Amino acid sequence: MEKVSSWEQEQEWLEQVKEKLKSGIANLEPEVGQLKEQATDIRRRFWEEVTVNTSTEEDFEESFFTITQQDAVLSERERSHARKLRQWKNMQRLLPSPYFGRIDFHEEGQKAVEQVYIGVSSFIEEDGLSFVVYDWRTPIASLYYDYPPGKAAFDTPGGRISGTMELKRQYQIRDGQLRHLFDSSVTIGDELLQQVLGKGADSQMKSIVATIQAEQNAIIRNDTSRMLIVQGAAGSGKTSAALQRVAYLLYKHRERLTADQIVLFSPNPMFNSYVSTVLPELGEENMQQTTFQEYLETWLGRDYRIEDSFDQMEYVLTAQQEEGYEARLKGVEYKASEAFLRALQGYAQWLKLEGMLFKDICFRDRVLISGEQIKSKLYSYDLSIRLPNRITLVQKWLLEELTRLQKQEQGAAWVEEEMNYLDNDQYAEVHGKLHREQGVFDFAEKYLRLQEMLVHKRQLDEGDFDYAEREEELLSEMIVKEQFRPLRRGVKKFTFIDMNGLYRGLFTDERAYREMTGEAGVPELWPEICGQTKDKLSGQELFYEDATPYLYLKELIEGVRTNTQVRHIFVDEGQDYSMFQYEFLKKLFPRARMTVLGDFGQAIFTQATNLYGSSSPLLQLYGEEETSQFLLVRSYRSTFEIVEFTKRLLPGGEAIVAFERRGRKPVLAKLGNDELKAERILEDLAELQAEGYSSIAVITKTADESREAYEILTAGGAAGLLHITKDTPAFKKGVQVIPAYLAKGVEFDAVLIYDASPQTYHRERERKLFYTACTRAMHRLQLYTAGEWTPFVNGVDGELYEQTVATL
Ligand SMILES: Nc1ncnc2c1ncn2[C@@H]1O[C@H](COP(=O)(O)OP(=O)(O)OP(=O)(O)O)[C@@H](O)[C@H]1O
Repeated sequence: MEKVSSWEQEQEWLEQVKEKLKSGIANLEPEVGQLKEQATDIRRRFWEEVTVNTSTEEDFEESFFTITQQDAVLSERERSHARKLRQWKNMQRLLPSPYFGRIDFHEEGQKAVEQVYIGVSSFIEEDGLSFVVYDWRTPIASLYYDYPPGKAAFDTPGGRISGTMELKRQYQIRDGQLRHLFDSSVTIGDELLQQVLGKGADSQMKSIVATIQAEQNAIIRNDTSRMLIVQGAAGSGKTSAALQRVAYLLYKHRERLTADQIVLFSPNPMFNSYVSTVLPELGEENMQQTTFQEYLETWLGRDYRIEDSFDQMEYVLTAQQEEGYEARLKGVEYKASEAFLRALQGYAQWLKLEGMLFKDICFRDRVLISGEQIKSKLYSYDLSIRLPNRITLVQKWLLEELTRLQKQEQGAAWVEEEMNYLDNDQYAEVHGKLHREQGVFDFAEKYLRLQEMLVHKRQLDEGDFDYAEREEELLSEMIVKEQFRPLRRGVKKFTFIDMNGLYRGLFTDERAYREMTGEAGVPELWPEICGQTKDKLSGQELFYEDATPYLYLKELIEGVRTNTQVRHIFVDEGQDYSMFQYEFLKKLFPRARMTVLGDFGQAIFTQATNLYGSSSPLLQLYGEEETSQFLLVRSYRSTFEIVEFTKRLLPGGEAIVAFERRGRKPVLAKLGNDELKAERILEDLAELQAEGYSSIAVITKTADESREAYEILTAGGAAGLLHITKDTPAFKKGVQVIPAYLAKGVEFDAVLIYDASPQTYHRERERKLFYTACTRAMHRLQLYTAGEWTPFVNGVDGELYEQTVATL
């Protein structure tokens, strides 16, 4: 009886809140429109109304004062408009679903129990004092995420507030209608989470505000660490937590933090589009998103063709039979290691005293300034000055030298020669300049005279003499300047440093390497690693594993580029970054805090970094004192049955906890041959679609296998398959055929592992790739083979899956 009355009361309250929202919207509507008009109007009339009078000092002051005043009025209007518009938008967003939670909190020492309704943004009564709805990011709202009913406390800027939570309730309100209501006893009631997780996958990620779990809330609200590391099982909500954290930070620091001061590094461009709707859905602007590859391309892309991580991955997966394979792998590993990082730092120290390499600065096949001269200059400065600072001194000196040489060059024979080949436009340009310089000359007349003179139709008269000489001087200055311009530009960009030579200089014999870097040793197969690296460099190409160290060395020499605007960086799939890359990000964004989220269980790249635990090299980046580590072991994406299966694929996977959402066990289908396998996959695709699953992925190991699967399945009659490659810009709903490494970070209703045979997955380094592929499934997982099963599957208890065998 009580429950029903409470349902009715809730319905009534919802109606009241909606009414308040509607009237709030209606009240603001004219103002929002009007303010906008006013602001544009003032902007338009700004200069009309202000006359700048500079005749006397007082006039000038007066003008200045008026402008400042006008500007202040305008800024205030604009601020007010932005504030009101935001309020108006928030109310609009709340209207279809004003809140999702409620807690009744009895604060210690207070008489009344406060009813706190929580939604995606705050809504305050017209009196401006009482909250109808609290934003989920307010301090009091953290009670909802952190505690079951009973004793509870939350932190405010003024200190900790304790009390008793007497009720915790969740709502599902859609289109303004109350659909469900749950009273929960343990953290956030699993019922709502069950419902949310049971839904279909989308081509865009969803916000999780209504069901954030306590362990995720700790990550979202942590605001003390310089470095925050999250190791979380597949599907444990790392990416979700990261995005909610961005929204939280933007709210908490709204006075001084803007979305463009936050950068998210994502695994690939497709992922960017996948997560791009979460923040706007929460009423916040999107942070900046980029990939590390984009960064490398920006700085090295002009000089080198840089392999990307996906091509490197393809090589690792497919080139076992090629000569030099083992050496390349050893190289990849070594070049991502802390040892190599130290080696480069040691090398830079060595270069401080000797060994720098510079290129000759050449001009018209002549050496203007030789590399040796540059080198002597560098080492002529006080050796205790930092190398980048000395390089800057050299750069300054070179620019001066170029100015001197440029002057010298003006009298050279080639310049006169060039003058004959100038075209009319160039003459006009010089002439214009001369005209401006001399002011008094009539341009058209002088231009005519100059032309006549140069085609020798007209003898110089006395009056022409100075002018012609000056003209010639100017022309030759222009010609030389023009031709020197690339040299100056090059010097400004440090192209006089032989970076290619310096980097390849590392890849010599072991003795020299040890001497230059101070390292104790080299990795196995060093001579081969050296050969491969140098071959690539000769062709102006860089292996993916070389790109970051190369850039790192470049910065050790040239000095570091920094971005001091950015305050927070987020690295998703953080296990795939090398220590080099972390060092880099730290240097590049000296004023930023870092949040790294990843899963070592999905470390599919050879240069992976273990993020968690006392042995994590990441602890050193900002020091242990400034670092917090979090572990997420509960997996939310997949059904209980899928998690129980996939966690057995990983050593140490027992620690992963499945969320109690039930579904069908993974299905393992063993077919007699490839044709039968393809037929079976086609049948299953049709069946899954008929069951209502709209986002399905056929996951392969490599790009080649993807193409093959796509062709076979399309030839077999599957219509509208989407063939995903590393160049696909965005995810779409439908049936995708996709290599595992591109499916990272995203999820599908159903996953079909195209070939789970030992031919495809057997090496230990393929285990995590296989695990990553299987953990993309939310509701259904099906594996296929036309022969035996990969040893990874053989290790799983038969109870945990269904098996079908068809040999005919
Ligand atoms: N608290 C939550 N409430 C509702 N859904 C959640 C919650 N946490 C996670 N999820 C859902 O679980 C799925 C996996 O989340 P997410 O992609 O953030 O995990 P992840 O740890 O980044 O996964 P992976 O490392 O496997 O890519 C998503 O569908 C997400 O919406």
